[in-house]
Amino acid sequence: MSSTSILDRIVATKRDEVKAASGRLAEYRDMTRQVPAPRGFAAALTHPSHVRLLAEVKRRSPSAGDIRPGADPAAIARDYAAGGAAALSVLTDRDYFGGGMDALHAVRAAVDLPLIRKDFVIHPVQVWEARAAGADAVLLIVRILDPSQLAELHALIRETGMDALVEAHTEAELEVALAAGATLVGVNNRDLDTFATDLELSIRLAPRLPESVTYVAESGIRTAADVDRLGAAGVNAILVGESLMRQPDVRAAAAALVERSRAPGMRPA
Ligand SMILES: O=C(O)c1ccccc1NCC(=O)[C@H](O)[C@H](O)COP(=O)(O)O
Repeated sequence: MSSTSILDRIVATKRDEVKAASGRLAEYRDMTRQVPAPRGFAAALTHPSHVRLLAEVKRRSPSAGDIRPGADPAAIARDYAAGGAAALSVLTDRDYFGGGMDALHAVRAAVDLPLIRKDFVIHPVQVWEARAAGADAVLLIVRILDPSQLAELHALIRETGMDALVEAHTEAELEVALAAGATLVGVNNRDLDTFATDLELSIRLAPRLPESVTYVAESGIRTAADVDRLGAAGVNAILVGESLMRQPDVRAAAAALVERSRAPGMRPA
């Protein structure tokens, strides 16, 4: 990783956030006792013959800049739910993605779908904070964690009853994710150094995934034809943010992807 990469800058910000929040770990852990048990996030993304839509609430990103500034996360979440999304991803990073924990709370209050806290998680306090806010899953990015951090955070997430979506961008990272015992794995088609997206990555890596693992293709997914290609490769779910958030009618755009993802023969038997 080059010393000036966006990921380096994001992780440096997370270290500062974690330093500021670490004193609240016990408080967040106590709060989780008042929160309903996690909904099955991975289960919601797993269907024998359909591809499931994991729809993302994201106002802006480092690669795209402003996507939908001022978007109301609860309203977007209701549109995604009405459009047939199986689960939602909520960016909780403020500085780079325009999200926040307030967005996660608002979405939790607005819809019953399983939710993932989408952030750059490097410390247990972020896991407890997610569960205390009603999250059902947490993202872990292989590239920003050493193996012992990955193992510790993965175990903690499972201990809380949530699911961990373990994200890889290379074949080597995918091997690390599987070696860590991940049963919900995402392959991010976006190169975080160049921001280029290439759906061929998640298609090429699909045969590496055991049948027992729920497989999510992430980033750069826009069209019904993309859903066809990924479904034929055997992915269980697609994570779609920017292309849905840019649509004037978010519900209709989500519904169009969902309709395609339920087409007969979408996933190989
Ligand atoms: O999207 C970015 O610019 C980005 C930059 C640095 C780290 C992560 C980044 N994206 C996170 C994601 O994984 C996407 O938000 C997610 O896969 C949805 O992708 P898309 O449908 O292309 O918005």
